[in-house]
Amino acid sequence: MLDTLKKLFKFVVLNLHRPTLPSPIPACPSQGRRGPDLIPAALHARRHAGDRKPGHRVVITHIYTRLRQFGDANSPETAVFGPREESGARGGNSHGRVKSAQLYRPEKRNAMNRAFWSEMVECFSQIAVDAECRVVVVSGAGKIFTAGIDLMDMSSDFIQPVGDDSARTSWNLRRLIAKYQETFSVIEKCPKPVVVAVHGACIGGGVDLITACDIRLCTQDAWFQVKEVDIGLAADVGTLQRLPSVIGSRSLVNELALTARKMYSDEAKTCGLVSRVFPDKEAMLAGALELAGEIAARSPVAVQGTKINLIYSRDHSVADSLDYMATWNMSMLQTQDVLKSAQAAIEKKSPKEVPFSKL
Ligand SMILES: CCC/C=C/C=C/C(=O)SCCNC(=O)CCNC(=O)[C@H](O)C(C)(C)COP(=O)(O)OP(=O)(O)OC[C@H]1O[C@@H](n2cnc3c(N)ncnc32)[C@H](O)[C@@H]1OP(=O)(O)O
Repeated sequence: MLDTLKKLFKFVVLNLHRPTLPSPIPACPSQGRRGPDLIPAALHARRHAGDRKPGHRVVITHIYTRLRQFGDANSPETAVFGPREESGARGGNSHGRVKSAQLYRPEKRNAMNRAFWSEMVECFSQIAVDAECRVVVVSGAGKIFTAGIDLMDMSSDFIQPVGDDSARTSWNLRRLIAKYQETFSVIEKCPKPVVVAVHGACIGGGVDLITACDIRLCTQDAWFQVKEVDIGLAADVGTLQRLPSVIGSRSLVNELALTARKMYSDEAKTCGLVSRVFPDKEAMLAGALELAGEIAARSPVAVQGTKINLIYSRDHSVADSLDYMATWNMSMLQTQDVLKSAQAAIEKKSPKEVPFSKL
């Protein structure tokens, strides 16, 4: 099947909207200009490679990816993997504190189609302002976590970008890439910690997604692949920007991103991409929910302030980060949560017994 997919992708690359393209191959707009190339010559050449070949039409099918929020009472998974059971068991009053989002397009290996790229933004924008929610668990339905970008649904956007001239085409393409970057940046911008649980394959866009999450878990059978070079792209929606600080070794990041080799769970654990490896998906989801429950039981002022300051310090100097922290806590230290937590500690109570207000 993969062969068919590759053939189809090549077919799209070579033939999409072919009749509208001028022939012979037009000059690459980036050639002979100063400054960074918005359209690299190689991409331009590939885009026009089929200009002189016989024409074909490709129908790109639109198939839905669904992000399922498990808080939905109609979700069949709620009973086994929902926030009510999990948080109720641990937090007493913690209904709705742990929200779960699932990439739900199992028959297509959770390939990220158009619907996915916007639903992620909607989903995390809602979660960000949901005062009940304190932690999010992201997982994938079916055989694997995700096969990455939907090669059939998405390729036309990038292979045949629109615009009246090269400046406008580049402008549109830049805006499009920035939009797709936001799909994963929303995870990082969401103040609630996000735990991601990976089973089976995590390919291409999947690595972009998980590097924007706060805690990564996987199953023994999981593997990770920065696949973009294999489809002719420099990964552009987060992996190259976030993976170096996740793993630490730039040499390893370079190796993975330049060769697209698979990294299996044992190496993912050793290099720090994931913090825990579980024997199977069931154990991993139970572990993810337990971890989420631990986080959800603590002061949301403390937890969300911790996430925001950790991300800030990743991107700034120690001096700047300390300054930011001082400004942050000059208001946040005034929370009633400090007093409540300190009192619980003196009374040798668990934070889980403390009723913190919503945030
Ligand atoms: C938009 C901003 C920029 C983002 C860039 C992101 C880039 C990337 O993500 S690069 C990575 C692209 N992905 C791939 O190259 C993976 C391709 N798929 C596979 O290698 C295999 O499908 C996989 C190993 C994931 C699973 O193999 P398995 O044998 O379990 O399943 P299959 O029979 O191959 O597939 C089942 C059906 O799923 C469809 N499918 C799988 N992957 C994709 C995909 N990436 N895009 C679209 N559709 C996919 C596949 O066509 C099968 O459908 P059907 O034939 O209708 O049953």
